[in-house]
Amino acid sequence: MARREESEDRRPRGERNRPSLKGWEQSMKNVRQARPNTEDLPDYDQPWRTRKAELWKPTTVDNYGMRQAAERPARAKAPVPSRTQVQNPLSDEFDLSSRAASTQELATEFTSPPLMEGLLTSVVDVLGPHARPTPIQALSLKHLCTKTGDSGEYVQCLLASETGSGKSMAYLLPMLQDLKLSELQPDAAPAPPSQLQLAPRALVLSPTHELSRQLSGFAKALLHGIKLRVLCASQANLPSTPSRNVTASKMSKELDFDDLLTQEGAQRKTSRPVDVMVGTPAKILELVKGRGWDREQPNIEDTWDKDAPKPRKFTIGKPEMGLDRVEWIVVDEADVLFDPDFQEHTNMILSAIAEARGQPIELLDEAARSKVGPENPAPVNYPFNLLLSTATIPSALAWYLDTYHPALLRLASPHLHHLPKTLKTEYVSWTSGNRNADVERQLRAVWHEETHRQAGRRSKVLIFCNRSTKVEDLARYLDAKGVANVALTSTSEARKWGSNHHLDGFLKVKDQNGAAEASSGESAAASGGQAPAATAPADVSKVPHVMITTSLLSRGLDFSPDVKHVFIVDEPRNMIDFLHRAGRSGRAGEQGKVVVFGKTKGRGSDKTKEVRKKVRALAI
Ligand SMILES: Nc1ncnc2c1ncn2[C@@H]1O[C@H](COP(=O)(O)OP(=O)(O)OP(=O)(O)O)[C@@H](O)[C@H]1O
Repeated sequence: MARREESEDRRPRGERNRPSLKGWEQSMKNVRQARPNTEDLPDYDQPWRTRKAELWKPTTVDNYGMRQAAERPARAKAPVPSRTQVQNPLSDEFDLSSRAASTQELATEFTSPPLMEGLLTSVVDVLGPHARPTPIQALSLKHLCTKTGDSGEYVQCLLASETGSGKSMAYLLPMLQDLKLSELQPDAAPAPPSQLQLAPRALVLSPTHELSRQLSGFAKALLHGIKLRVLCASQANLPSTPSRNVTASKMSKELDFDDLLTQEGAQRKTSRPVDVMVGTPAKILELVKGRGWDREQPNIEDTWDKDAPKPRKFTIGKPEMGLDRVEWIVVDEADVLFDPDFQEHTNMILSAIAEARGQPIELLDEAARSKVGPENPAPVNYPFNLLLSTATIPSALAWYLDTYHPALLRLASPHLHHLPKTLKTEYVSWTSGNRNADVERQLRAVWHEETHRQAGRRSKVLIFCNRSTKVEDLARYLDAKGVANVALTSTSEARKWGSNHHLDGFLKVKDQNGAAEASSGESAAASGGQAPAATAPADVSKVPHVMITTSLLSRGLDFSPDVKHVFIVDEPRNMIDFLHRAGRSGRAGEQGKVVVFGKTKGRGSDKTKEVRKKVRALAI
């Protein structure tokens, strides 16, 4: 056999030890034939696995190197660039195999149909008469809003697009429309009476209560025309002490308006139950399983000191929300809610709904779980509509979806995994002195420039640090220098109340010039209740123009159009984090700037250079 091979190799004897190029040539020919035209790329709404198989891999160095060698065998020793030289610096964090759905033949206006009249009116009220659908909204209108309410098939879909591109509306519109349509079906059977007072038909899960509040407010604004009801399951609507377990009644009092008098003085009795519940997975589980369900009871027998006071057992609250009527579930910030920290709670809710709807999901045991993967998927088919929304698809989420939801419809915008086009990046080098002073100098430079450009208006600045201690340190420094600010960490007192007043004070209050004014909440406190003169630019020593936080507020929150600048003071832990932090500005087509601080010279500057390289790749 060896002799036969030898005789077939017709190259000169000295060349025979080199690998034959025949194989390469043939494989490259195959690859070229297999490569589809870019116009022919399949729609993104096909199942991912099929799409992946159909797509030709992007030209990597390896492929390029092969072709060069194959075409010019005489230059076999020509240097082949190493993989690290041109490999996309983001490929180890993001799943870059995802491709945008075809944006051809997509709606360029919000119209009815596909939207129902009432919903269209609300969209115009919220966004203005000239608003056009963003690519992800146009995809959602095409693929999801055509569902008729009685089709009987469940939608399972991932909506992926860059930060500030309107994903909230992209998932809310099809969901709200379908809820209303199924209610309007003439032969729709009345929903079986639920045992519990709260029995929503849709759940929206989000990672923080700040985002839950903002989303429920946004959903409410869309519901005026179609009269559905939304409720936020945040701390502010729940009992604050274990002994005062009045969640459902308190909620109904506050939000069902049962006992409120109308302006005419007549008692208004609204029997409309809650249709959409928005909350964090932990809060939703608390409503479903009862307050304290996950707390471990103290083991009284284990107390070794017989005279010591016995630890008190606590009572687990009663379940207050039923899941049997849930038809839709939205997982916002899906990459967070399916990451190891949240995954258990998220999946617990999904399987609890399936069980409540009488179609329990078979859970895999440890051994079976270790065997599954994208090559050996274990599809989970939930008996409800499932929408996932995300601005980033990390490799871990891609693996999870390929394994458990291989047939998921995937809609992605062309600009996914990039910074918004309207967001500019600027780099600021630390001086060798106090870094807090560098930040203050940069803040004043921003406002100085705006004083000339914006006739006295000063925009708000959001500063991201990596640690809570750093947040507090910078806040103290800026306070001392006369820059009023709001510092927010996961343990901040302001968060415990479950409202969003700590954000409202920073963002929503404006003076007659349009500049922020302190008149309520934290702003008022910071200004000592004194409103600045209407014509003068808002005084940054009195009105907080700066919010300092960690990644806590980097997810999903919409600060537009108030926040024009984002400062990234500490090196981002990864590019996913960077994308979300930077994406709090430059939203919905507004101009914005992200200022990245770093060391540009000497020891430690390598890290900054690496960050720059990656940020450049994001900005393409
Ligand atoms: N079609 C549109 N035209 C103009 N503005 C829009 C449009 N759709 C949404 N917006 C506005 O864009 C802003 C950002 O929307 P949204 O918060 O839904 O973005 P997102 O994609 O969910 O961002 P993130 O990834 O950060 O969560 C909001 O203020 C919203 O009102």
